[in-house]
Amino acid sequence: MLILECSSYIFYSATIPKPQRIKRFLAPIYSLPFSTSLSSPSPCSFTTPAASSSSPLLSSHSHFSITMRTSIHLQTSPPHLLSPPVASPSLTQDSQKLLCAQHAASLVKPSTILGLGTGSTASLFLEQLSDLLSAGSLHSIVGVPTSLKTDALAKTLNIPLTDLGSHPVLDLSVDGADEVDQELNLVKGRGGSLLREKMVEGASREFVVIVDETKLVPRLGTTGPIPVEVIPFGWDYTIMKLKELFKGEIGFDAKLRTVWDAKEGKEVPFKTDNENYIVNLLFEKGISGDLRIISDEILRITGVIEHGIFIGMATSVIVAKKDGKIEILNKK
Ligand SMILES: O=C[C@H](O)[C@H](O)[C@H](O)COP(=O)(O)O
Repeated sequence: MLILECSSYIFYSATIPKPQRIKRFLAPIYSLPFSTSLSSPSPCSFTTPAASSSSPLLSSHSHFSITMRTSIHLQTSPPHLLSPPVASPSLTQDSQKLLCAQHAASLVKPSTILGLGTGSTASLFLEQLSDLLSAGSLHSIVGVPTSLKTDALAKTLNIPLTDLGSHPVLDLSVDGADEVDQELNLVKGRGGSLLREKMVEGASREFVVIVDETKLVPRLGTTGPIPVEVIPFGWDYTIMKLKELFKGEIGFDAKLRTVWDAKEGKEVPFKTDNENYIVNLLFEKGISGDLRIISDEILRITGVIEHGIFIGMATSVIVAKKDGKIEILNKK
């Protein structure tokens, strides 16, 4: 039997991970053509058909099983190794998201009042949390969802929920972000959930952001729009006011976010959970100037409800890197 030491970050989770999740995480790293009936409880095992195996790690009749939290046991017959383990994995973006989500879940203590973020990374965090709860490694937590989607997902995953009115001070919030700058300011809301996120995360003593390394930027607004939630009434007037505010900013534009409505056969305004619209602020080279001043100026426009710049709110950012390492950035 060969024991392939895996860095412990792969299985931070205090539980034995669910087969589907192991498969999703490992496949991109080792190119394993997992074929399987993946219904097994722990210990779970996967077999790869010898002929179709493209992994340098596996020989004929290779049998791959996961029996522990922090190590992978690779059993071969005959017991020898064909080639050394892959030295530095190049993780896909999805695997990086899972990695930081696992790390964040490992930080949650029993009896935490927890803000539950929205988006693909936050959803992975919720899954991890649910695993810990169902394994009994974590208990007595209660979550405040930051969107209708997260509310629905948390219910599916049996995560107990509460609301801001009942818990106006939260211990911790965990959420993804679209961009993170060097001061840990964020852009959020490209998925449309910025208002509830800002309320819940602003009410948290600690706000931990989980991102893959593509989210780190030198300046906010460089990889995409900065969303602004506006009331539908007079939305085109509000856009005019936003354009006035950024007049002279080279390459600036402000556009209503729309989605395709198959029923209507046309683009219609995207609606937030609060039945509002989103205006995307587009900057050619990112937003420049004092973010606090800019934030106040945007919020002073009457039709604006909130924007997706989160200034000084994150207490730490967990960054998952392509090479499988985790970096923690703390607020100064
Ligand atoms: O509206 C969406 C939220 O602000 C998300 O947290 C953000 O868009 C990051 O999402 P993801 O983890 O899917 O990149």
